[in-house]
Amino acid sequence: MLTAEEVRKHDSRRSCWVVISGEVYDVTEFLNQHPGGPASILRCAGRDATEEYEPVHPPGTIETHLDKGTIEKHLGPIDVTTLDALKAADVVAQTSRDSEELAPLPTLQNLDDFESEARKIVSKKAWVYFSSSADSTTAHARNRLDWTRVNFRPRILRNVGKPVSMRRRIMGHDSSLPFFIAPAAQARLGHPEGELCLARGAARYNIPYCSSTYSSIAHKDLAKCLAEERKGGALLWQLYVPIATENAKSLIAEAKKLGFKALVITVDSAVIGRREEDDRYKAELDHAAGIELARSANPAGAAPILRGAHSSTLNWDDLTWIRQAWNDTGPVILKGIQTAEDALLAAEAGVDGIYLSNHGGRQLDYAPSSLQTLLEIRKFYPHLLETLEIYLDGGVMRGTDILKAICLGATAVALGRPFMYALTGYGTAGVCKAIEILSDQMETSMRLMGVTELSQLTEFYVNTAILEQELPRRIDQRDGNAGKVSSKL
Ligand code: HEM
Ligand SMILES: Cc1cc2nc3c(=O)[nH]c(=O)nc-3n(C[C@H](O)[C@H](O)[C@H](O)COP(=O)(O)O)c2cc1C
Repeated sequence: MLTAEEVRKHDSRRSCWVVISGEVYDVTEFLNQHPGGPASILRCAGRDATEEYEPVHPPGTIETHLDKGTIEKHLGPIDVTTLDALKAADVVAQTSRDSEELAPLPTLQNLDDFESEARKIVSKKAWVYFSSSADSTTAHARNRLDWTRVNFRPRILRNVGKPVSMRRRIMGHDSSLPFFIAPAAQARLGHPEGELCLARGAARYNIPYCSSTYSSIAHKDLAKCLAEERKGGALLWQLYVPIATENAKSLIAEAKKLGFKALVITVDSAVIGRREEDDRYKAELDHAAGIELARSANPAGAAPILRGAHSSTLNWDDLTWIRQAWNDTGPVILKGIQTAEDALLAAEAGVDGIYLSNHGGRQLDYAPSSLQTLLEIRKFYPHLLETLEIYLDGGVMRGTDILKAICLGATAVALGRPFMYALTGYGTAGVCKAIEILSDQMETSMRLMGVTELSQLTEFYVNTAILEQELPRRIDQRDGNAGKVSSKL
C-alpha cells in the first residue's frame, strides 16, 4: 500500500502521480493527452485530486481509459489514514457550502434571485466557470439586453378565464412547457448531485433536459434517474464531436442505447472561446503551483495550437456519417446556428431542427443574439419557419422572454446558467422552483396579452422595430436558394 509521503514525491511533469478515490495513478504519459489540458492535472500533481476530479468527470472515466490503455499505470490503493496530508487547502475551503447564508427558497421571485443566492456559497472555480463569457463579454451582455428591446402588443377584452395551455412538442417529446434545460457541463461544481437535479426537475415538470457531453453525472445514471422518477420529461443528447471519429461514434451509440430522444450537435465550438475570467483564474492557480505552459508560441509551418478537445475539422460533410451512426433514432438538431445562411444550409442538409445560440456568449464575442438570428431568418428565409423546428437560447431570464420567442416563430427556448445557479443554491428543489417561476410568469403574461394557448401567439403580439433596425441589409445568398425569399418582416 502506498503512502502520502511516497505520492508527494511525484509532483511534476517528469513524474506525475495523482490520487483519485483512494487509488493512485501514474499519469505522466497521459498529461499531454488529457482532454482538459495538462495544467489541470499538473495542479493536482503529487496530491489527492478527488475533489477537483469528481465534479468534472462522470464516474468510470478513469476506468474506461485504463481499459483503453490511455492511462496505463494504476499503482494501487493509498493508505487512507495518510490522505488528509495530500488535500490542497484551497480545495477544502472551496467545497465548504454554508447554506445558512441562503435566502429561504419560497422567498425567491425570479431567476436573477437564484444567481445572487448561488454567488453567496459557490466556489470561485465554479463561479468563474458558470458565469464567464468570451473576451469583452459583449455577446453575453447583448443576449440579455436584446430581450428587453422587444415589446408586447397585448390584446384586451378577450375571455382569458379558462385554463392556460403551454404544451409544446420539443424534439419529439410532448412537453408541458415550451422550454427545456440547455446543456451545461460540470454541474457537480455547483452541487454534489449535479445533473441529477436537472434530470429530476425535467421529469417532475415534464420538460426535456439536454445533457452535456461533459455531464459530470454518467449519462446512464441520468437515464436511470428519469426512469425512476416515472413522471415525464425526456433526455436529449448534446454532442461535442470529438477529434477521433470512433469516439464520436461510441458517444452516439451510447445515446441510442440509453434511449436519448434527440441528437443535438453543437456546431459553434470548433475551438474553445477565450473566457478571460476562467482563463485568468486557471493562470493564477498555475502560477501559484509554478506551472508554466507556453501556449501561443507556434513556429511557422507547425500545426496550429487549437483550444479544446473537439474536432476543429468538423464540416457539413461530416453530418452524413454522424446521421448514419444515429440512424434516425430521433430528431437531429444543430446547436449554435448564428446566421440565416447557415440556417438555410442546415435545412438543405436535412436536419430536423436548428438551435439558434451563441453558447451563452462563451464562444465568439460580438456574435449575434439568438433573437437577432431569428429575426434575420424571418427577413431572409422565412420559409424555414415552416419547415424546421427552431430552438434558441441565450440570456433568457423570464417567462416574457420565452413568449417573445414563441411569438416570433420559435418552437421552444432553452436556459443554461439560470438552472446551474438554481441547483447550486438549492439542488433539485431549486431547479423545480425555477421551472415553476418561469411557468407562472408565462401564465400571467399570456392572460395579460389576451391569449390562453401558445398557438394564438403570433408576430402581431410583439414590436421588434428596434431590433430590426440592426439587421444586416444583405446576406450572402450565393450558397442557398435565394428564390424562396419572401420576407416575414
Ligand atoms: C487521471 C486523472 C485526471 C485528473 C486528475 C483530471 C483532472 C481534471 C481537472 C482538474 C479538470 C478541470 C479543468 C479545469 O477546470 O481547468 C479536468 C477537465 C477535463 N478532463 Fe480530466 N482529469 C483526469 C483524467 C481525465 C480523463 C481520463 C479524461 C477522459 C475523457 C478527462 C477528460 C477531461 C475533460 C474533457 C475535461 C474538460 C471539461 C470541460 O472543459 O468542460 N480527464 N480534468
Ligand atoms: C457553465 C456552462 C457550461 C456549458 N456547457 C455546454 C456544453 O457542455 N455543451 C453545449 O453545447 N453548450 C454548453 N453551454 C452553453 C449552453 O448550452 C447554452 O447555450 C447557454 O448557456 C445559453 O445561455 P444562458 O446561459 O444565458 O441561458 C454551457 C453554458 C454554461 C453557462
